[in-house]
Amino acid sequence: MRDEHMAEEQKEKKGFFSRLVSGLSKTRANIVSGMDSIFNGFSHINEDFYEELEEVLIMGDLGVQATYDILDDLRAKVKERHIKEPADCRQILIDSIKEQMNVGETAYEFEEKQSVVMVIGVNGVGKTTTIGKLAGKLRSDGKKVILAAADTFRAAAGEQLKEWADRAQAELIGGQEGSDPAAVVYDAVAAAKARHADVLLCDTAGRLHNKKNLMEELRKMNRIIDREYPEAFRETLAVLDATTGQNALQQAKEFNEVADITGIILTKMDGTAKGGIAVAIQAELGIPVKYIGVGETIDDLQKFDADAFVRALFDQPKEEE
Ligand SMILES: Nc1nc2c(ncn2[C@@H]2O[C@H](COP(=O)(O)OP(=O)(O)OP(=O)(O)O)[C@@H](O)[C@H]2O)c(=O)[nH]1
Repeated sequence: MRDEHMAEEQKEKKGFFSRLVSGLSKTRANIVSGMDSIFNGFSHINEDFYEELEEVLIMGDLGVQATYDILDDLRAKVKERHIKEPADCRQILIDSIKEQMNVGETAYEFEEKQSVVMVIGVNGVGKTTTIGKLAGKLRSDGKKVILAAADTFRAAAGEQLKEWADRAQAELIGGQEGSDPAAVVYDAVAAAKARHADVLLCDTAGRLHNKKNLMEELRKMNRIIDREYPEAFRETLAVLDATTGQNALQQAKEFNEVADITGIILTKMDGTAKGGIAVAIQAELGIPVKYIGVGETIDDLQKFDADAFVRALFDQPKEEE
């Protein structure tokens, strides 16, 4: 049984990694082939070498901040280790990107605690799907999950969430279309406490064209949770669509102005050319990417694994993968 389970896990891992590799193929073509031609094209390390690297990293959607951090680190190590060969910089660069991406031990604390997770994101980024996937993942870890349909702006959002709740076998607390989202959160908190739920996942609207209202709405919901459920561990996750590249980064910045975001979920990482955006978001905002969406089914949400990400991006996949 254990062997079977391990074989299954192995298979899953393999599937995930090869999907990541193929998903990142365009990003890889962008960044890695450009990088490699610089390493091969320069006979020694000079200012032009650094400038060309800078251009490749920025064109690869890594963002200005991450690019500068990575190149500063490279310059320091080149000096420190007396490196002369451009090719010897490749591994330093890879390690530096990986370092930028590490989410740390405490990133998934909410999964193990009684918690309330606010999920924000604009229409169409995959927010509802992502909440469904996250509920499914927590349920399969044996957690009791309650979903709050606090995106009461559109009736369809609530219906879609209901389907996901059924699929994940999680209870859904909803409201009428147009009802007060804070009232839904109030009811959901009461239900979470009464049923001793582990995680309460709140689907909230994220209409960035009206920041003031959004901020007020989130504030109101947070006040209710603070007052009614002070013992709960809190998490606020912003869902962003990786295929939108720099727009996703811009959205993350704007969300960060209206809420204390504790993590990012990047959806649609399968098949995008803009995977470098994961590095940019982390570096520019200091907010970790905690999960990535790699498809449309309930199993297609993965914890972000910096090591796998960097390996999928820079290395040829190993034989067994
Ligand atoms: N390929 C792929 N598609 C995804 C992923 N996540 C979500 N989607 C798809 O993206 C589309 C939008 O997802 P929704 O969950 O409806 O998006 P939403 O942000 O809730 O948008 P509204 O419900 O319209 O507010 C759907 O067709 C999903 O199946 C992902 O990780 N990969």
